[in-house]
Amino acid sequence: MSIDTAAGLAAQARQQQLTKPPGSLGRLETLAVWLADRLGQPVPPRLKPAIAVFAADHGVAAEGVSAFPPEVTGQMVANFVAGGAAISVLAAEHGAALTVVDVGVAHPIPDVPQRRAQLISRPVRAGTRNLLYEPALRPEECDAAWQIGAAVATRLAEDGHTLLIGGEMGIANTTAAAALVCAYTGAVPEEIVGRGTGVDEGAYGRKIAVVNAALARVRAGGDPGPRGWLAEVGGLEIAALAGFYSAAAAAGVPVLLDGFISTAAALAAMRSAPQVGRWLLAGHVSAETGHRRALAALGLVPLLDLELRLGEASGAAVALPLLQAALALHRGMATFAEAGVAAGAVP
Ligand SMILES: Cc1cc2ncn([C@H]3O[C@H](COP(=O)(O)O)[C@@H](O)[C@H]3O)c2cc1C
Ligand SMILES: O=C(O)c1cccnc1
Repeated sequence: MSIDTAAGLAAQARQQQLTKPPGSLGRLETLAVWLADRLGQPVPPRLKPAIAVFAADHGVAAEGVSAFPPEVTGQMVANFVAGGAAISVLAAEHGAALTVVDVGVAHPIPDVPQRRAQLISRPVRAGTRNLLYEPALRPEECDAAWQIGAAVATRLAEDGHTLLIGGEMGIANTTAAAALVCAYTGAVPEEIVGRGTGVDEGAYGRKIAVVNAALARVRAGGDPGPRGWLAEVGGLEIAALAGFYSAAAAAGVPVLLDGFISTAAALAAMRSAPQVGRWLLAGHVSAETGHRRALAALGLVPLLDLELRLGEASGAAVALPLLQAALALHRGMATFAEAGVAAGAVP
């Protein structure tokens, strides 16, 4: 967590003067300093968070790698917009704007009479091709999804949001994310592939075999590079998230990462442009097998471990109040001088 701006250094000095033993608020202190540094303000105001959930389908669902059918992707998009999904509830609870973006849902999205979140419809194609047999996306499709995610982040930054959270919905996307994490970290599928929505032993075995075969298929043609891997074994919502994180970093807005799939997208963004890493925080570590390894590859330590395995940005949303608390303490606590409390010996 490098702190290198004047604002960050001033925030660090302020933390030493607040009425508490230095360091006693642990990671809440380093979080406040990190945010001050990234926001360029020694004492930042309350964060104005925005959440964007990107949704798309996956051709690899045909291999029986999820416990749920692909129709659920579109049905959940309707649920996000109607206010009934976990992320709908958490966004409302924590005062975060929620935007849902269809970048490639293959099945119908049911009508929602009363919309509680904005729905942006930008399908690049009706889901990916099956990554087991062929590139999931053509490079231009992957770029189009990336650009859509980037445009959403740029708009949210322009609207004054000071923290961006990305989420995803896409049946079978833990298979695509696992393949990406293996490609970017060099880990083997057995270390990374998890149970996703809760697949049984048979589907779990198939998932590992599918990821192994997809990696072998791509590697036979040489290393395609970070964007090449994203097109070969990724997904439209994953590419959109990678673009979203890249544009947030370019706009100078901090990002709070969610779970396994979000982290795979962040790895794609950082492997494409290492400076993106400076803007990332990890909200939680998911129960999905490979998440810890993916976070470690980004050099991130998660704030929470609640054994969540949902996605949708839910883990990041649950961690959001910790960031607000860190900043409230940083802003609101009295200094030793202000409170007339004797400071300890300077170490
Ligand atoms: C009702 C429902 C709501 C969800 N919200 C997120 N996911 C999560 O599960 C999916 C990934 O798991 P897999 O690779 O096993 O399909 C993604 O859509 C992810 O966001 C959901 C899944 C379901 C079924
Ligand atoms: O960690 C995640 O993002 C996750 C894990 C399981 C299923 N869906 C998402």
